[in-house]
Amino acid sequence: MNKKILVTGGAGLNALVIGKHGQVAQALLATKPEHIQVKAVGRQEIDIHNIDSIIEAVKKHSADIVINTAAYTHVDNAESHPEEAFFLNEQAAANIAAASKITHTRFIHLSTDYIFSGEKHSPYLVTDAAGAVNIYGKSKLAGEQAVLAANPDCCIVRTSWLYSRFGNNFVKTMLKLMQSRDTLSVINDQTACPTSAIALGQFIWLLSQQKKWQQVYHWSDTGRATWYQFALEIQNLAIDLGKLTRRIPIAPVSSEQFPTPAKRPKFSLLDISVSAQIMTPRPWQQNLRSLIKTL
Ligand SMILES: NC(=O)C1=CN([C@@H]2O[C@H](COP(=O)(O)OP(=O)(O)OC[C@H]3O[C@@H](n4cnc5c(N)ncnc54)[C@H](OP(=O)(O)O)[C@@H]3O)[C@@H](O)[C@H]2O)C=CC1
Ligand SMILES: Cc1cn([C@H]2C[C@H](O)[C@@H](COP(=O)(O)OP(=O)(O)O[C@H]3O[C@@H](C)C(=O)[C@@H](O)[C@H]3O)O2)c(=O)[nH]c1=O
Repeated sequence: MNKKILVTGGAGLNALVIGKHGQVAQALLATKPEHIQVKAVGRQEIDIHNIDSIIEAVKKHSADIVINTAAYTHVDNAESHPEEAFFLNEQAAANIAAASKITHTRFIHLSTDYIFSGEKHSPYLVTDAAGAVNIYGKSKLAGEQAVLAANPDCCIVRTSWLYSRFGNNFVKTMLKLMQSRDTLSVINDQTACPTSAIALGQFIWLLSQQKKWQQVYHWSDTGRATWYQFALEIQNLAIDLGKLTRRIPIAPVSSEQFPTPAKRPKFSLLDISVSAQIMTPRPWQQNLRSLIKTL
């Protein structure tokens, strides 16, 4: 039996995080427990299109666990750059899974609520059928399938609508627009749960110390929102916390009234009941307040 699969308690655990400069990688670095050693690598240090390069990095850092956060995440641009999206989200992910299998290293791969079609009206279970409606979602779904085929012992964590002080995200976009515009229109017919990347980071570290994994987990904050409701709360909290000096009108609009290159699922709330046994999730409004306080 592979002794690394028995790693528990985190003592002496070496983690290799791929995708160093991204939002989730930065959140993982910010939430790293003291007893876990982490090496984060980006394009300069690793070529994820080359299995040997990944194996070399795993060996160099004596990694017990690899966490892949590298991805093509620009949802609208993916529509016009499908090859790049699939190259990164499917092929590179499969390479990392294959390298983890060869080196007997545990592997956590990040995925998204956008693998779902959005036709359901209740939270998506990990066992629900997928059916992405845009190229990003299709490439991430292909990535999940390729990763599981290459290493069935790995673990996929799907999450949704991430926000944090790191990278680009909806909260940062809205705060900028709220400072520079006199009005905003925001889509009110797409629903999911905004999720703190910091809370996700904490969840992933706890998951990394679990003896046994399911193949797929869902993680988000608790509650639900449309992008419009999310934007309203961002503005309310930012005014309340002294980060914005004026309130601008925000109009709720339909997806048809705010056309984007990529179609997005109308409903992609994730059922997080299994993950909630590993870590207690918090309401998204609470986590959002904590973030906005620090900006
Ligand atoms: N952001 C969100 O709202 C959500 C994200 N997810 C998933 O979470 C994961 C992490 O997302 P997030 O951190 O937000 O994404 P980001 O776009 O912030 O980060 C992705 C990272 O991937 C890196 N990367 C791209 N190509 C390569 C490459 N060839 N080699 C090494 N690194 C590369 C990028 O590097 P560089 O900075 O150099 O371009 C970037 O740092 C992804 O799997 C995403 O699908 C899931 C749900 C929601
Ligand atoms: C800027 C803006 C956006 N929108 C809408 C467009 C879109 O439907 C929605 C969110 O737009 P964004 O481009 O910020 O977010 P988007 O790229 O769709 O976010 C997604 O990213 C990927 C990586 C994921 O995996 C998903 O979980 C999700 O977080 O808000 C408005 O309605 N008004 C606006 O002024």
